[in-house]
Amino acid sequence: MLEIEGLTRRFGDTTAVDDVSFEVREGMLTGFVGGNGAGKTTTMRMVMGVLGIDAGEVRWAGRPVTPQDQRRFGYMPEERGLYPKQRVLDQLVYLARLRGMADASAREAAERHLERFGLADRATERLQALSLGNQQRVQIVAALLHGPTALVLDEPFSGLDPVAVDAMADVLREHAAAGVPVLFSSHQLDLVERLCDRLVILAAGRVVAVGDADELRARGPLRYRVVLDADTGWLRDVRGVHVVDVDGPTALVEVVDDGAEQVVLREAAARGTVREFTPVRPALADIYREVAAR
Ligand SMILES: Nc1ncnc2c1ncn2[C@@H]1O[C@H](COP(=O)(O)OP(=O)(O)OP(=O)(O)O)[C@@H](O)[C@H]1O
Repeated sequence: MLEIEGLTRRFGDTTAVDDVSFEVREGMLTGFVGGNGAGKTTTMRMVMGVLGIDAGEVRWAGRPVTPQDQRRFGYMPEERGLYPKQRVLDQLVYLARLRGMADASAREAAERHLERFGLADRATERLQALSLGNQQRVQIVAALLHGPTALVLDEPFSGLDPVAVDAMADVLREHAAAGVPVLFSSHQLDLVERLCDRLVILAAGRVVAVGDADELRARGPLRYRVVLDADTGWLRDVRGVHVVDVDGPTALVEVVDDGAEQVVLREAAARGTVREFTPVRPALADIYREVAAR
């Protein structure tokens, strides 16, 4: 398990990361979300040891992380950082060898991964000849080649087409299933919601929420969709609920006072047939907006 404990980093007067703590557990995909400048990249850089820490600690397998541990992690930095003029396969083999792989197994792993990401026929081209999306795929391969013990990926899905997004998602799931802790940042909340076992939401350098998608949704407002035979305008006069939307026989109400939904249901039944009365779970994007704005 990767443990981030009280990490803090300042740049001049700005505290970019402020006492951030969370865990990236084995077998789980942990999504790291937060608005621009929230501190995700700075946190990931500290986890990887490429940026100094002002306070706090990164722990791996129950003890302070070492550079040797970090060398075995798979990292996809925000700045990417492959060599534009070097040929794809040569570059991947070179990077894998830096991480301790023998030449033959590095080459075999690189070819296998390139095939997986649909790049087998581009292996001998220079990186700069590839589209940005394909360069991104190569970057992903570079992070995966050496059989990483943990994955720390900064926006791995950005710029990928839907086919590559699926390939990437499969690869992350496979690594998680094999027991590798996976942390990735993303602005694509729908994707995060679909993929992640756990989410860490950062705002202005601080962790504002941690949990699985259901736990986070449960923190959101409790809403009910009400569909009757007749107009639902009367709901505006029911105490303890806030009417979010009314459209003829259909309404969306938010429960403000505990148990007020029972009043709504009773009153609705007293007025005729209740066609629908269902709780509406907020989308992760709504929860995100709420916690990030606090
Ligand atoms: N090298 C640096 N020097 C000065 N300030 C920095 C540096 N790196 C980051 N910052 C500041 O730290 C804060 C957090 O930035 P960071 O890049 O970690 O956020 P982020 O969550 O990754 O944002 P984004 O989603 O836009 O990539 C920002 O205010 C940023 O301007």
